[in-house]
Amino acid sequence: MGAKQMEQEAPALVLPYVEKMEKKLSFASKRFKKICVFCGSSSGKKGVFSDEALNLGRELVDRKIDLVYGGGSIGLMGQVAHTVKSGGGHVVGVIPKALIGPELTGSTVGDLIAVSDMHQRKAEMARQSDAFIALPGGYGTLEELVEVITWNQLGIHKKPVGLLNVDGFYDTLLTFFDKQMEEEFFDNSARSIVVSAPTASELLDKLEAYAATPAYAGPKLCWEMERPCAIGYTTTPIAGLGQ
Ligand SMILES: C/C(=C\CNc1ncnc2c1ncn2[C@@H]1O[C@H](COP(=O)(O)O)[C@@H](O)[C@H]1O)CO
Repeated sequence: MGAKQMEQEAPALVLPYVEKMEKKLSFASKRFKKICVFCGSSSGKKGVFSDEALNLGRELVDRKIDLVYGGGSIGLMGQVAHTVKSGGGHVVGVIPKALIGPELTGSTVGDLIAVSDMHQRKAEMARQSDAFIALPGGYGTLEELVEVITWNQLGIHKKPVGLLNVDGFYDTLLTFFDKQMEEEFFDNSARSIVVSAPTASELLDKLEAYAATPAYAGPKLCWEMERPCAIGYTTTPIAGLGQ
């Protein structure tokens, strides 16, 4: 290519790259500073689960959203956390002291908060976050997911809950939620606490656009997540465990 031709064609070559960079730069979330991600301590059978865990990590970094998670280094948990950390994002892990051995092999990922039990873990993760996302996982993931949905239903928080429905993993659960509503165990406003999408990018867009459910009219409930770390929490990094 001659100098003259290069001069004419270079803008056309560079423009798509510049547009892509501008899109990324303008991505920073206006709504969320920190999102809590629940996910498996295993990676699951299909590679797509890991692929989407990595995509979620990258999306969080692009949108400048910090990750709050269960503090482990194994399974999808570890994959999301490592992706955010290596992409330059901020990671906060919340782990019961008893699980440091089983769920945290090797060095910690980001800041680590050690708590006494599972309940404190969930309360602290919820208190620290502006929204929740569940990736595929096992019983632990399901338990954490349903707990934050019920906390929203009870008016303990007003933070949206997103299901990352990778490869239809959560189809049956979503159908079950619809069945519960059809059978009038809860109404449409309770059903709409949960949003879902097949990819991290679509899910984050939906969460950004989420309109809060109508104000909860029941008794005012209080939970540990509403207070700064209560007595019994260790909020400092654990001695002997580096970043
Ligand atoms: C004991 C209490 C609640 C019951 N169980 C759990 N609550 C919260 N988190 C849990 C529970 N059981 C396991 N976990 C954690 O979920 C993560 C993912 O687990 P999965 O089974 O691989 O999906 C993992 O970090 C588990 O430690 C008191 O409220």
